[in-house]
Order: sequence, then structure tokens, then C-alpha cells
Amino acid sequence: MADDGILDVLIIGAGFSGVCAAIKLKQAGIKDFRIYDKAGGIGGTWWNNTYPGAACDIPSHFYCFSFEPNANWSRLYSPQEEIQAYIEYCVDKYGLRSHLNLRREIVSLTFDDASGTWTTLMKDGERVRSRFVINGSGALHKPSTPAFKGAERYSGISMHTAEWDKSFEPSDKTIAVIGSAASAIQVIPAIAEQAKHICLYQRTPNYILPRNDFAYSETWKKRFRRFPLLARLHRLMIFYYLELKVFPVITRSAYRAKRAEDAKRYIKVMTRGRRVREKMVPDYEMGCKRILISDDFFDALNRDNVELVSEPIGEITEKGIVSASEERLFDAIIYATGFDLEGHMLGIEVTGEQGQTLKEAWENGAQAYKGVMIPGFPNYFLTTGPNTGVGTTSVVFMIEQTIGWIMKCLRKAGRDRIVSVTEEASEAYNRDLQADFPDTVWTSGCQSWYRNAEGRMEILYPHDARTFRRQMKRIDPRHIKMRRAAKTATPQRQAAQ
Ligand SMILES: Cc1cc2nc3c(=O)[nH]c(=O)nc-3n(C[C@H](O)[C@H](O)[C@H](O)COP(=O)(O)OP(=O)(O)OC[C@H]3O[C@@H](n4cnc5c(N)ncnc54)[C@H](O)[C@@H]3O)c2cc1C
Repeated sequence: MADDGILDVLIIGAGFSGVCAAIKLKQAGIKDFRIYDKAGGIGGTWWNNTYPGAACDIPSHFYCFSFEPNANWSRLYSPQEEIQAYIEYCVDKYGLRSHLNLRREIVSLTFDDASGTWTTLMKDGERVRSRFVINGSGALHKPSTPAFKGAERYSGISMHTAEWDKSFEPSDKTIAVIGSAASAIQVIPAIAEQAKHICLYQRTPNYILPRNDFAYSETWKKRFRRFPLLARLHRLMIFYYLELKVFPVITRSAYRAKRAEDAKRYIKVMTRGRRVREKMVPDYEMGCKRILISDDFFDALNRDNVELVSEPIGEITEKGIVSASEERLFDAIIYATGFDLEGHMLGIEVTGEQGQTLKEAWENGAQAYKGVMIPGFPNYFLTTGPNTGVGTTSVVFMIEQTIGWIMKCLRKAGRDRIVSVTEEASEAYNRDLQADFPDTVWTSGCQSWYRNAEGRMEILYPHDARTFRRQMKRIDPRHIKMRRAAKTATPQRQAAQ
């Protein structure tokens, strides 16, 4: 930290976002930064989600940093342990350990107009001042557990997939899995063989397509190590496959209808029994909710010890779950019920210029310029902010583009300038962005976690990842303003260029 006790940059979160930001800061010669995370380790999503079967669903060679390829990915879709090990490797390679502050939860950020600095308040009462804040607190770190009537009475084992108890032994247990989306279709195949009986409580069926996963042979790993260009080409192939083949399923209605028919046929072929088949085929447009992939879920579902329950849950009792008129008894209830997205956006109390809070600024919905900057909140950057999700691409790719843009801002800000986005630029950006949604499947009427309670799209970006990359290439000086603080806070700051 500089003599004046003010950090250059404070980073929130030690997941892909925080680690990427830290690496880029170091590479730019900015060493005066700290990373804070409330978790007990690094990795973010991959530190938290350790349930059996957890893995990425974007191919690994593209679900990693472009500047740090990994020739040793074991499979097309690597398991959680490998992704966690990759993040740990990056932290060590770029010497980030000494910058880490774990088990430190941030509760508020307050901007001081006079000095142009942010004060970050930790849950333990410590305050840290910094010029910049990069908020990489992620979208999926607050497990969401529906408030079922009576849930507190349940006396068996109860846990969310994102809070997995590693000592849990599924053998010979009767288990309820609530939720049938991404985590459920990974965890069920991983425990079905050991469990005595599993009941899958499904509210809405999902489009589930084949994953086509495979292990990379030692020969291929050797080739990737020997010829880094080959690994780059492989990454590019994945990128363009997702952009040109998968993204149009969501954006082109004629193509989508055809693919939806194929997908429904696949689900029918893969499920055993007419009753289950009927409940597993979605009746909404494909792509409106996240499209899932699995090679082993249907095999698990077809097992004699796995049962689909598609009636709504009435209440949870001391020993089990009541749905319709029947009570089923369970040794364990696993909540595969996703994450609280609204809580993430406003989980930290942020107060910007002239005492305006982020809650006030987002009264009519969360929005940011390019998903990164909010008018009235200078020197404050988001990494996976509103409308930055392209469901068919790697979030790590999106993070890299965003951090590239933030670094350009920091370079321009130099040693003593304050960066802010104009209200007009942010309004125009978001007006155009929201205007591009009506032609897409996400506004076709089905409700999904992509939209907020009022139906406004706050998660997804309406275009493909190449468009996002293009828009993050440069800084528009008409939109981004630089000024000096009234009271220069950091006279001998190390230059940010
Ligand atoms: C099970 C699962 C599988 C996924 N698979 C894929 C995939 O295949 N492909 C893909 O592209 N994306 C996937 N994702 C999305 C994934 O979240 C992103 O890819 C990526 O890991 C996000 O990284 P991040 O650093 O932005 O956020 P995170 O990984 O969520 O990290 C944020 C960190 O911020 C910390 N934090 C939050 N609030 C505070 C606070 N107030 N104070 C201090 N620390 C705080 C959290 O503890 C967390 O460690 C998956 C998500 C889940 C849950």
C-alpha cells in the first residue's frame, strides 16, 4: 500500500474475474492491489460448487484464460477439481497469493467526492481506502433455497448443491433432489448408483441435449503441449462452433423450431415409460430457459431407484416432503435450486457521488454502460454486470473482454484522474440493448431466471460474443469522462500506465 494508506485497486472476489483482474493489473505494472473474498479459498464458483458430478458445460479449452491455455485438460468438459486446480495454478504462476485476503466479506463501498476514493467496509469492521474498485463478486454465489412451508422442521440432512457437505455418504439413503436443472442433472447421475432411492422433484422440464463429452488421449495432450498453435486452433474451433452453430438456435426462430423438434424427439427416445416421457418434454420455446447438456442424466433417470415427481411441493415435514396428497420420507433433501441473482446485484451496499446509493440508481432495474460502469459511481467497475451473459459462450471469455476494457480505463486515468461514464451514454446503450430483445426467444413469454421480477432482461446480452468483443475493443471519449479529484488523494501514486 502507498504511503498515504490508499490502495490503487481493491478487487472483490477471487474467482475467474478477480484472478483475471489481478493478473492484468500485475502485467500493467500495478502492484498496489488487494483481492478480498468472503470464501475460505480461491476459485469462486469452483470453490463453492463441489457436489459430485460438478463440471463445466462449456468446453474446457475455451473455459479458461486465452493467455493461459492448458494443454492438460483431461476431458472436453472438465470436472470441478480440474478447474479449481487451474485457478490455483494461475494464482501461483502470477504471484497473487500475497494479494489475497480470504474470509473477508465486504458489506459496503462508499465514494468520497472530495478525494475521489472509495472506502470499503468489511464485515469485521475494517475499512480500506482505494482509488478503484473492481467488483468481481459473480452472479452465482448466493444459493437460493425456496421457502417451502415447514422446511425448518425437517430433521434429516438438508443441503444446497452449492454448499455440499463432503462427508455426506449417499449409500443406502433415500434422497430427494429438488430442482431439475443444471446442477440436478449433474449430481443425480453421480449419486444414483449408491443411493437407495432418489426422488427428483421437477417443476418445469428442460431441454436436455447430448453432451458428447470425451477424454483427451495422452497423444492429444502431448500435441497440445508441443504445438501451442494447435491448442489455440482447437479453442478457436470451439468458439466459432458455439457462435455459429449454437447461438443461432436462440436467435433464429425457423432454425430454433427445427432444433426444438429434434431435441424433443431425443428426450422421448432417451426416457423410459410414457408417464415420465410426457413430463420430461418441454412445452415452451427452446432457448427461452438455459439449454442443458448431459450424457448420463437419462440413464440415471431410467434406473429403477430413481423416480420423477412432477407434482408441486406442498410442504416439508419433519421426515419428508408432501406433494399432492402423498408424503414421501427421506434421509436427505438436496436443494438443486440455483442462485439468488437479485441478491447478488445489490448484495453490497454501494454509495456513489453525492450520496446516491446503487439501490436508488437501479430503482427501475439494474443497468450499466457495457455492463461495466454506472453513472454516478466513478472508478467503480463490474465484471459480470447487468446484461453481460451470452448463454452459449464461456463466461471466462466475457470476463476477459470486460477486464481488457477496464484496463484501458485505468491506463487513461493514470496517476490521478477519476473515470466516470455519462448518464446519456449509459441510457442510450441500455435503450438500444433492450430494444434488441424483442426479436429473440427470451421475450417469447416463458419465465426464466434471465428476467427480473418485472420481466425486464437484466442478465443476458442480446447479441453474440463476437459483438461483445467488438464493443469492448475501445473506449469512446464521448462516453467516458476523466477529471481530477478536488483534493488529490494520491500524490505519489505509481503510474497506472
Ligand atoms: C455449477 C456451476 C457451473 C458453471 N459452469 C459454467 C460453464 O460451464 N461455463 C461458463 O461459462 N460458466 C459457468 N458457470 C458460471 C460461473 O459462475 C462463471 O463461469 C465464473 O466462474 C464466474 O466467475 P466470477 O469470478 O465472475 O464469479 P464467482 O466465481 O462467483 O466468484 C465471485 C467471488 O466473489 C465472492 N464474493 C461475493 N460477494 C462478496 C462480498 N460481499 N465480499 C467478499 N467476497 C464476495 C464470492 O465468495 C466468490 O468467491 C457455472 C456456474 C455454476 C454455479
